[in-house]
Amino acid sequence: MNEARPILSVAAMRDAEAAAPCGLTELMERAGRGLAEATCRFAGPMPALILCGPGNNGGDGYVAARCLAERGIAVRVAALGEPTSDLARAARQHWEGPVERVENCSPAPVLIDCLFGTGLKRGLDPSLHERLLSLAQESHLAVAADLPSGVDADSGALLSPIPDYHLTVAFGALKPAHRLMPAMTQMGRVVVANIGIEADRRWFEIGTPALPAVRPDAHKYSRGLVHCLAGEMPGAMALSASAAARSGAGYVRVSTSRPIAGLPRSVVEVGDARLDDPRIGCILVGPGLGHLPQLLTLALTSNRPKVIDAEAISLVGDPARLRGQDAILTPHAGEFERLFGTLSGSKADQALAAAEASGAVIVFKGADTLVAAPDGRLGFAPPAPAWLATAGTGDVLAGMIAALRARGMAAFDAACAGVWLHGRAAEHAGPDMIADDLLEHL
Ligand SMILES: NC(=O)C1=CN([C@@H]2O[C@H](COP(=O)(O)OP(=O)(O)OC[C@H]3O[C@@H](n4cnc5c(N)ncnc54)[C@H](O)[C@@H]3O)[C@@H](O)[C@H]2O)[C@@H](O)CC1
Ligand SMILES: Nc1ncnc2c1ncn2[C@@H]1O[C@H](COP(=O)(O)OP(=O)(O)O)[C@@H](O)[C@H]1O
Ligand SMILES: [K+]
Repeated sequence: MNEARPILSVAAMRDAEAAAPCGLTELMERAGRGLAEATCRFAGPMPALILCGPGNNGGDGYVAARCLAERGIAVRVAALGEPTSDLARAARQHWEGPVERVENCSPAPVLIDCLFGTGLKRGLDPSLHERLLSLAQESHLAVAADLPSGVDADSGALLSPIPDYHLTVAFGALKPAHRLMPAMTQMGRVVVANIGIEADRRWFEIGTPALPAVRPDAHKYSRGLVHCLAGEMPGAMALSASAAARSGAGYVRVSTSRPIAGLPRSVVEVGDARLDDPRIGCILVGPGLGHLPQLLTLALTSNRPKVIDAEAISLVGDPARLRGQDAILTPHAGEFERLFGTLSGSKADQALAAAEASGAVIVFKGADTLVAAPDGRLGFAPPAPAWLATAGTGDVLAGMIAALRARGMAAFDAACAGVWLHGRAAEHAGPDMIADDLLEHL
């Protein structure tokens, strides 16, 4: 299993930097060196122009300039003015080359943006962001130091327009914006330069999951029984149940009032729904539910773990109804808002608030899927292909998570693993996939 990469908010990053035993000057030295190293590996020996802002992001730029020059690379520096922080002033003093003005410097094949990082307070002035866009357009490769200048590090919002970068070098740890829309799509390849800080790991990028092994003495019930409650449009549940079966559940059962086309023969259809069966590892309700709120009510009478998806989410009504339910919810933005209302803050803040209000694990889907636990853990999905935006892929995800939960994974871990596997399955399935095709790649 790959170690999950920590993700730090601006405040958490400041704390981690302040606690670093090596001190802030050495952190900046490591950040600048890491930026130079990553740029060299990516761009080779092409001439570079470094844009330095007034704060410590600019300081990193002066350090990187020195490191690139030591490597024999033709590097120029252009600044907005004199540095305003002590750390950046010191870094500036160690740069022995000339410093041009950002307003009138000429472009270079490699543009390195060290204007602003986590300290950005508002959008760049129009003349400055236009200058940044045009210098990037005239370069072959654009590299962002820590973050593209214009991005709010905590929310991923664009406070002013940014160019498309080819490489973003995050210092010490990823920040939320590296994995949140809309900023994440304009950063190119994102690498983390290790600067030796100790990072809190409650927020992290979801990594390769460790799935429970099939025990030699396994039987179908011990491998996990998923019980699905089919609704008015059973095709959706056919996708979910198939996904559950292909995600390692030992037994998948669907209660339905009429036969369902397209189910694997190994999935069992039953008429009645006995949800007090202690062998049930996870109940799944929601896909294709239609207007059958009684099925949600039925699911909520059971003490078994459950995945609540699609229409069933909107039918919950009051998040507090989910307390003590051992539930995983998988809303997209519309379903999220119908249940939780309009919450303030970033998508990360909203996901955590929803988990706290409901006591459930929340899989807040989208191009930037998040998995939030009531205890404050937050998993950010690595980027998944946009061709997942097609009908039925959410049904597949719900079935996958239900199977992993039934296999004995804890709710939060099952949700993170399902999200990760779903994204990789889509990569394998390719751009012309439909939701049904994902099943062949689970
Ligand atoms: N604090 C540390 O120990 C370290 C910080 N590092 C770097 O420092 C960065 C954060 O540095 P800072 O906190 O100094 O912040 P920044 O360098 O991101 O920018 C802050 C400065 O820009 C000004 N500013 C903000 N938004 C502006 C706007 N739209 N237009 C004009 N001026 C604006 C602020 O008033 C402040 O002077 C990180 O992203 C990272 O690159 C790294 O060197 C690692 C160590
Ligand atoms: N642009 C995108 N990039 C990556 N993943 C996406 C994108 N759009 C949607 N997805 C993913 O596709 C799935 C869609 O689920 P959902 O909205 O419930 O659709 P449906 O109800 O049709 O199954 C979710 O897992 C979501 O995270
Ligand atoms: K930057």
